[in-house]
Amino acid sequence: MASISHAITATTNPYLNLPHPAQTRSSILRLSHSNSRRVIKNVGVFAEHSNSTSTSAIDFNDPDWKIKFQQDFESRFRLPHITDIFPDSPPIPSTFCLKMRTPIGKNIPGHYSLDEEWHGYINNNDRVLLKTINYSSPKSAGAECIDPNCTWVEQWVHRAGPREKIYYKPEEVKAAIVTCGGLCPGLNDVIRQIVITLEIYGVKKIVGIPFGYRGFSDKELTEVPLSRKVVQNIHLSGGSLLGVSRGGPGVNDIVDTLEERGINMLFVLGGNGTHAGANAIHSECCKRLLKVSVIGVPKTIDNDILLMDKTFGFDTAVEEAQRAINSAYIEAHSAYHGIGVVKLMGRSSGFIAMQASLSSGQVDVCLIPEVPFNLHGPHGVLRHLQYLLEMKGSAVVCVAEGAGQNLLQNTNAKDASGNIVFGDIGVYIQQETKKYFKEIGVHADVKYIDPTYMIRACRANASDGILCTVLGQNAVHGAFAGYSGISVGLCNTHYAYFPIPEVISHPRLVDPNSRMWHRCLTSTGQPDFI
Ligand SMILES: Nc1ncnc2c1ncn2[C@@H]1O[C@H](COP(=O)(O)OP(=O)(O)OP(=O)(O)O)[C@@H](O)[C@H]1O
Ligand SMILES: O=P(O)(O)OC[C@H]1O[C@](O)(CO)[C@@H](O)[C@@H]1O
Ligand SMILES: [Mg+2]
Repeated sequence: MASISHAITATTNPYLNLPHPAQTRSSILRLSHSNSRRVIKNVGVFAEHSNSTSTSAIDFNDPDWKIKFQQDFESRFRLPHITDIFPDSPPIPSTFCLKMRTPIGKNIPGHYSLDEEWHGYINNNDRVLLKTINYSSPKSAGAECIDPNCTWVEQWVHRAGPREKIYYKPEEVKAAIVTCGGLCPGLNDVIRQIVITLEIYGVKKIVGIPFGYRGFSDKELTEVPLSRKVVQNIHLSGGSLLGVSRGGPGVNDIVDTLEERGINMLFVLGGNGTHAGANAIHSECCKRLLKVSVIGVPKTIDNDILLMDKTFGFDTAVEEAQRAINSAYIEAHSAYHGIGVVKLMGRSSGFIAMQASLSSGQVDVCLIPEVPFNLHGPHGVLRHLQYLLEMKGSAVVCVAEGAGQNLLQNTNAKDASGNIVFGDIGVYIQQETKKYFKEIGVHADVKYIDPTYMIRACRANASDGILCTVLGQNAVHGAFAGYSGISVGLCNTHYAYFPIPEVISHPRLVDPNSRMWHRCLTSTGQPDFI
């Protein structure tokens, strides 16, 4: 019961309402720029999954602090399970067995075969190590330390995969899939794998909810029946078979609909906002004593979900982004005093801009939300562009959409989900660059490329295709294992389940003190712009 109430409490402070982690971390943190709300030097940073409860509670003078930390960690990462509210729910042998003697669809309800020799199941006590570097000093690049001495503390999370015992009879399952937020390469791949895996378990009733959470309330939007046949080739195109949306109904309305339609497994594909919604749905189902498993699959092209190596669609985005950078480079390089500006997605986090800059090797200036910069002034970007034109005749700037928002006028606008609508930093840089060179009487040919929606609409590349496959399958295994209010992700090359509040307490950010950002700076050769 404890973990369910923990999850319910956490639901009330989802992503949007939580204070930024920098405000909640202990005094071993320091801000590296006084005007930055985000840039945190990792001098003894309490690991990125920390939240207000645990950081403020640690007394490092207590000789048992490490044990207490680990106990607290274990309880925070305990996965909510349907037996928390239905203790008498009987487990049954899994119907997921790859040694099938009958074709899929011919399972006899109530008849479950158990192959004693097959060792393909995950033990509930299997764990994955969350942090793999033992930092010897808080001054090590990217150090994430719990205490000022950087004491090594093992932190284990739950291994994802099929369990030997399951908590749903496939013939009693009605599973629904919904895709919310913005598009992301790989959505169709995940939908496809969820459907295929559900069928392998023996589920017959599988539906898609059209256009995100909106599909739960809009009477004109009807469920889409899904089967292996329907989804067979959907991964060959980008977008989402089911459509996406922002905004939509409240949690109570969604759970009313789940009850009315008899949906007892819900697979939710989306980012931070969607996951906050999924956790709220899970909590409301617990409150109403409904036996429903709500499983999230993190979808964010921005790669801004905590604790995961990467989210699906990110690799594809980087690959596509570097094509745009290459075009900007060719334009800039072919023009007299050419400057190419490319804007990439990244509302809070500059992962796409950083990785695409690194992979292309053609970027001179990479600007991300986590690192403040000035455009004007002796150390500003424009002065550096002037230097680049003098030295090599052309320059390429790659900027993430959330970068430099302090330089723009606040739009005060919000989208249907409550996300702030940003001003266009790409257009601003283009205009200011043109103005600057005109004023100093130096010719500059500025070309601006905004490939953002082209990148998002792509189909997943091979590595994302594989990631989506594993995530989709593991989402179904998690539901049959009886978990709810969880999300699935890649953790140090293994797959793990996380309680939703732990992955959305704040957006994952590029650490300006990390080796990766330093590598990016080495590659571009750019100075500090402050
Ligand atoms: N705090 C919240 N609680 C409940 N539901 C939420 C919350 N925040 C957002 N949602 C709902 O989740 C859905 C998607 O949210 P949002 O538009 O923020 O996209 P996202 O999941 O963060 O994905 P993206 O990475 O594309 O922004 C919307 O339907 C929105 O109403
Ligand atoms: O224009 P839309 O659909 O609101 O999406 C834009 C947002 O989507 C994201 O890619 C996240 O999915 C952000 O980087 C961006 O701000
Ligand atoms: Mg979001």
